[in-house]
Amino acid sequence: MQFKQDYFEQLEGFYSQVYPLPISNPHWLGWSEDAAQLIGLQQPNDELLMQLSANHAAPGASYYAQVYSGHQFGGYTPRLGDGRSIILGEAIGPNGAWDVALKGGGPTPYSRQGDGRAVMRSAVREFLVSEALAALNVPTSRALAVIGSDLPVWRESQETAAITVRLAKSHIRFGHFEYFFHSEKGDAGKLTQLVDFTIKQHYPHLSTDAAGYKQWFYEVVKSTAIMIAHWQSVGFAHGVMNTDNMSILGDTFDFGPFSFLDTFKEDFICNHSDHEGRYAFGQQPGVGLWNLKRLAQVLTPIIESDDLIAALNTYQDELVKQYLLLMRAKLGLPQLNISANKLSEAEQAELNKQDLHLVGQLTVLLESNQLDYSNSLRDFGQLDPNSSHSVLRDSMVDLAGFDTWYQAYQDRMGKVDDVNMWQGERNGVNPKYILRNYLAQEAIIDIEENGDNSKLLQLQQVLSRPYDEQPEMEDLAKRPPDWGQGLIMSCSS
Ligand SMILES: Nc1ncnc2c1ncn2[C@@H]1O[C@H](COP(=O)(O)OP(=O)(O)OP(=O)(O)O)[C@@H](O)[C@H]1O
Ligand SMILES: [Mg+2]
Repeated sequence: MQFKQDYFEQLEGFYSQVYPLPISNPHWLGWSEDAAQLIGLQQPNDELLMQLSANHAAPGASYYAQVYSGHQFGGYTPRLGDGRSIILGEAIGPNGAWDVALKGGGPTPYSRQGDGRAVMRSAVREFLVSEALAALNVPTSRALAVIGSDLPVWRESQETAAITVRLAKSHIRFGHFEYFFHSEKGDAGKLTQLVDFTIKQHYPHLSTDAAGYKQWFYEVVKSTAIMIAHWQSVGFAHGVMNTDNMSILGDTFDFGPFSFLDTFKEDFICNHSDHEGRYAFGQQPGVGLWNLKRLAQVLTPIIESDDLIAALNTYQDELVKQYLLLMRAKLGLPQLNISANKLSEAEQAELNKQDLHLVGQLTVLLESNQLDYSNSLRDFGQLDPNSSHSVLRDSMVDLAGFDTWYQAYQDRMGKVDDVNMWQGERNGVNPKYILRNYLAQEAIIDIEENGDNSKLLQLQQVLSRPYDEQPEMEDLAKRPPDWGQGLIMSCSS
């Protein structure tokens, strides 16, 4: 790994330098070749294992933990910071640099009561889902590797520690800006320094002046909206959308009790401790905006309130636009191509409304018929939209409801010329394989009980090609068995 140290060198006072503590008997549990390529690595090797398990120093690394705060479940915590994630620096890759962090690398000045560690089950889940989301084209932080150990850690019972090696284009969160707004008591110097750094590193097309700041916030709103549209389209519930878990770049970040939907349920709550359903699946778009508002509030020293509000007002349209783009592709509905169709703005708005309704009615049907979200969408790859008989109908209980929906769908579709091609396109956007909680759980149990990571490796392989038919892996595309239905993960990690 070849590092540069921009954050470390340019943002003194925005972190604490801290060395990770080794984990004993380190071993690779998982390694992502795709992620490795991002930073110019190929195969894992023993020396790298020693470095990433903190047993050897990594040449060129400057180990540090960043300081930030954040709104957690609606309440403001004035100081959080990396309590268990230690950053080595920005590793230079063929297409840009990626922060390399050891999540679970040991205590830091921000650990509060925590031990600075991550348990194997949570490290494995983060590893698997980072790479699975990337394969689904969802903007996300990545995971280079997950490293197991025999270091005991205590949660509800004794478990073993592991480290996820996280790659992120940036670790800057909404919470960073909140921290430097509140802690500096009206002095905008550090806040401005952080915004300038963010813009220079990640928005090089923007200037670091009033016009640039304003444009930057529009882009933050947009990338957040796009990220959440992706979540809704693939049925991903994040579970802990606190502002300290919102990346400033709109990448999915911090994987705890997350879950993909099995059976579609708008109100699905994946987080054990989220008693009120604040972060329920269907709440995510609204929470994204709420979080952006917290960010806007602390940017008032450098961006006019009217501009911040105007940018926030674009959020819903951006989200709907992206969601419709993704869902039209999934259902095979024609995209609106303004120049080709010569649609007026009013006609476009009307079509958007109708299509959103069509998608909404489908999810209502999936929910009332208790159908699996991903598998139902995958069925579109076998649908002949020209035929009055639909394969989707076979799994419905409410046939009348479905027939009404299908009629509206066919009316909107018109005639499809090349059904084979149309079906192929559907299979290219509706995954056959997703990281279902029960699958991750089976892989974890095999490691826990037998020290065997082969299920993890198999799952990782399958999920790296989520749209491909992989006939020998058919079982991994099935709905969960009874024990794995609606599995809710413990919050301890
Ligand atoms: N075991 C732990 N030891 C020390 N600090 C912890 C531990 N677990 C969580 N924290 C800290 O508590 C806060 C909230 O935790 P949260 O679960 O959102 O983040 P995380 O999963 O630890 O890390 P990240 O957000 O970097 O992915 C963060 O400041 C985090 O560093
Ligand atoms: Mg976090």
